[in-house]
Amino acid sequence: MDIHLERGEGGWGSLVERLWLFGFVAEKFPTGMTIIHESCELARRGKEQPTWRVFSLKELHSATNNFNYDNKLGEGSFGSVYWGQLWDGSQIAVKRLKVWSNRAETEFTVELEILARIRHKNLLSLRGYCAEGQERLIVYEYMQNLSLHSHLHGHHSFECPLDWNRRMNIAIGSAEGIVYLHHQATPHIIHRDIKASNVLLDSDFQARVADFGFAMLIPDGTTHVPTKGKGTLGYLAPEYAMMGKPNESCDVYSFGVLLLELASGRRPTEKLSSTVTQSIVDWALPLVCEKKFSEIADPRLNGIYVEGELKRVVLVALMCVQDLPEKRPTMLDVVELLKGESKDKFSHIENSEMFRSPLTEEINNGTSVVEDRLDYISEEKELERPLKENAEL
Ligand SMILES: Nc1ncnc2c1ncn2[C@@H]1O[C@H](COP(=O)(O)OP(=O)(O)OP(=O)(O)O)[C@@H](O)[C@H]1O
Repeated sequence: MDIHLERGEGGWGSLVERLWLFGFVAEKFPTGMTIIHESCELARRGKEQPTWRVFSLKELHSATNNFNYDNKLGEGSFGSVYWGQLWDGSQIAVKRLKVWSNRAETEFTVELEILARIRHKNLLSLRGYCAEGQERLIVYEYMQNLSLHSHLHGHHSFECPLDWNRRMNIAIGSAEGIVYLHHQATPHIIHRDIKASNVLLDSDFQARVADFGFAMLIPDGTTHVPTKGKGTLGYLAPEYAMMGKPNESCDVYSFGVLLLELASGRRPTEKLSSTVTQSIVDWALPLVCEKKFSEIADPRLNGIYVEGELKRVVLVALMCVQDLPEKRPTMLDVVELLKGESKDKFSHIENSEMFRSPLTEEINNGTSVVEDRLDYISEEKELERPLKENAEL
C-alpha cells in the first residue's frame, strides 16, 4: 500500500498538503481553489512522486550568490529572476517577489498551483518554492537560451541564432504547450499573457511556455469568466481589452501576434512617429493581400527560409488575430495547420476573403482597442544580460 502525507513548510504556513493514495492525489492549497484533485494526468503518471520541493531561503541565497546583481536574468511585474546553481550542480532560475502585496501573493499562489499540476515538454517546469516570512520565491528549471524576446528584440538579436528551422520548431512547440493548457489539462487553463518574453528556450532551442502568474483555471462547462483584464500591450485580443472576459481564444489572438513576430522579427507594435503606433497585424495584412510574403520575412534570415512554411505561419497568424473570437482557430487547429497536416483547411484559409481586400474589417485597426479598462497591463522590457554558461550559440 502506498500512502503518505507531504506538508509544505515555511513561515507563511503550509502551501500545499498532498495525500498520496494508490496513485491518486488530494491537494490542498491556501486559495481553496482545488481541494481534491484527481486528474487524468496524475492517474497516467501513476505513483510518480512530485518533482518539486520546498527550498529554504538560505539554500536559495547560497545558490544565487545572495541574489547578486550579476546573477540577474531579467525583471517582470512580480519581481526579479536570478540564475543560480544548487549544491548538486544543477542550474535554476529563481523568481523573487519584489514587494509583498495581496496581488503578488495571489499571483505567487496561482503560478504555483498551476505549475504543480502541469507537465509537458513545452511548458516550463517547477523545481519548487520558498515562502519564509514575507519572502516569496519560485524556483524553475533554468533555460539556457533565455527568452524568445531576447533573441528577437533584445541583447541576442544581433547574433541571430534563430534560423528558420528553429523558428518553426519554436512556433509548433509553443503551440503544443498551449494546446496542453487549453485542451488536455484538468481543469483547462487560460494563460492570459502569451508573449515572446514568456516563451523560454532550452539548450536545444526548444520552446517552453512560462509565467503562469496571470493564468486561470477553468472548470468544465464554463464558457467565459468575467474578470479584470490582464496582459501585455500589443498582444491583447480586442474583446478582452474592452470587456475583460477571458477565454481560450484570447490566448489564440496573442499567439497569432507572436507568430507574426517570429516570422518578421518585428515587435508587436512599432512607433511610426511620436503620435502614431502601428500594430504588427496592420503592417502584415496589406503585404499578405499583395502576396508580398518575402517582405514579411525577418531580414536577419537573409532570405534563407522555406517559402511554403513562412506563408503558412503568416496566414495562420492572421487567422488567429481576427477581431471576432469565434472566427479564430483553436490551438489544436493551429498545431495541425503549422505542421502542414491539413491541406484542405489550409487551402480554405489561403482563399479566405480577408486576404483579398487590404482594408477588410476582419482585422482591428490597431488603434481602436480600449486598453485603459485593464487592471494590469505590462509593457515588454528585458534586462540585457549575457547568456549563462552552457548556452549553445
Ligand atoms: N526559467 C528561466 N530560465 C531562464 N531565464 C528566465 C527564466 N524565467 C525567467 N527568465 C528571464 O527573466 C525574465 C523575466 O521573467 P518574468 O517572468 O519575471 O517577467 P516577464 O515575463 O518578462 O514580464 P511580466 O512577468 O511582467 O509579464 C524573462 O524575460 C527571461 O529572460
